[in-house]
Amino acid sequence: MIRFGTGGWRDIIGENFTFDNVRRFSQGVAEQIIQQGKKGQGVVIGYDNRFMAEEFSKSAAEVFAGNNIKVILLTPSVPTPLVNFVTKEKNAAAGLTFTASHNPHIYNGIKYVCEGGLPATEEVTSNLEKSINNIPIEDIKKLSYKKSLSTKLITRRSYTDEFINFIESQLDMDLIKESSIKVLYDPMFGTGVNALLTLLVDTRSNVKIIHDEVDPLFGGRVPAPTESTLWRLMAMMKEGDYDLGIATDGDGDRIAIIDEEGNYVDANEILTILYYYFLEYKKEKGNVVRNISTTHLLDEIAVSYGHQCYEKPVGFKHIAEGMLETKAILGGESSGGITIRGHLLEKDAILSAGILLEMLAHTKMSLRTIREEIVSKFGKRFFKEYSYTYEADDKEFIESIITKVKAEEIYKDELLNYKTYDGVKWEWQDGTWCLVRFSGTEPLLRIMVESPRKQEIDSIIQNVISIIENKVLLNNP
Ligand SMILES: O=P(O)(O)OC[C@H]1O[C@H](O)[C@H](O)[C@@H](O)[C@@H]1O
Repeated sequence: MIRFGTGGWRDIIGENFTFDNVRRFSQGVAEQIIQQGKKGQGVVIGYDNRFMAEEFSKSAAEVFAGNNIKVILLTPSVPTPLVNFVTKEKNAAAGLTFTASHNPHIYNGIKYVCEGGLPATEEVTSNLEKSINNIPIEDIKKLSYKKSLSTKLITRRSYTDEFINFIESQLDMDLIKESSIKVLYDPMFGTGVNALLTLLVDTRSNVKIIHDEVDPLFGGRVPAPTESTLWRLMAMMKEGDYDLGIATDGDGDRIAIIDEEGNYVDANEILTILYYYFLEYKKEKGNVVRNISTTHLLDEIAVSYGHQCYEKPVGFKHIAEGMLETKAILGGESSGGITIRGHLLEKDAILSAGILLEMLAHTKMSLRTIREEIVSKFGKRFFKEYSYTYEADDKEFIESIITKVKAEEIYKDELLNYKTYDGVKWEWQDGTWCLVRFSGTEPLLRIMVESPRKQEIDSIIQNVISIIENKVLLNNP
């Protein structure tokens, strides 16, 4: 079975992520495009540095060609936002990126975007799921890669230049160039590298880069830019003389940064820094959109400037929807996805890095000073995410327990809000909140806590784990 999760379809290579299923997926998309009368618009396909991603993307291209649908195959490997960009620019009917983003190396996947480079809604993906899973292998049409190239049904091109030009059109490039910012960049063996390096060179930044070779094992790490995976970048930032450390995830759509002293700055803080920069320094006006698992400090900043912060379920498609509805300046998620008004309605680490450079140039402040300025005005929030590994058989049972947990069993303060629209979220009077939800991309239960009281965070997480484990134990004597 092919199932769409929070960010497209992901599966273990050789188990469910197979050539047959990739072809079935492509045939399903091709049939939908034909039914919608959009055959003439063609499709865009890109791939990241994962094991066999290029081969899988070629097998998908053969299926579209077999259905007489033209394919732009982006080559070499590209970050996901570049696929969205070309899909929009070329008015293609759909865009497919072969990537499993931040998942471990044994996974591959397909991120799927619609016409206009827009994220697919749940209605679109559930219809696609139904048709894809009903396609018999013998109904799949394909034309060999060689023949498709010679008949120009498949064309290969890199659109990195056009993509970078688009990003640069949104930045004050002259200001950044004058500042000669010293950057240390870790693409985590992923595909952020070509695009971001081009931008960094264009901005005349002084760049040193690590982990830029192709390694489908991602150096033994998960290609997610977290505090535990970025230890080398942090150590080098501490030792060296750099202004900004940047890390992008496996497919270059999510970002984390390290300050000049080697401190990890997570996506929550990046979002607050950028929103503050837009409002306070660029004097822009506008709302902000975040997901249910992202810092509430954004709400406070929004209100203090007379704007609003909107909360959405996890998944960038919801952020995109929210940005359209509320005309927000900024949208993002604690997992590292960020976009701004006027850019693609998809997360983009390359653009996020560019805005951070512009901010350093514009404010002439160090990252640490900006962080301190925000803390002095709005106070500090501490955030922790714990990924709990559960036995697959216990999933349903755990789901039923979580909804029965009482707020006071986790944290003793007056409960303000209780939400169940994406996992279970408790929000207390003092600004502390806890969200427990199953990941839609990995077999993990995410326990996320934010609080102005750092010392409370571990005990809240521990309380949730103890409740789950005691009940699971009783259920499995
Ligand atoms: O918590 P999860 O369901 O695993 O989702 C974590 C992240 O996964 C993908 O990268 C999605 O594109 C993001 O929108 C989401 O925030």
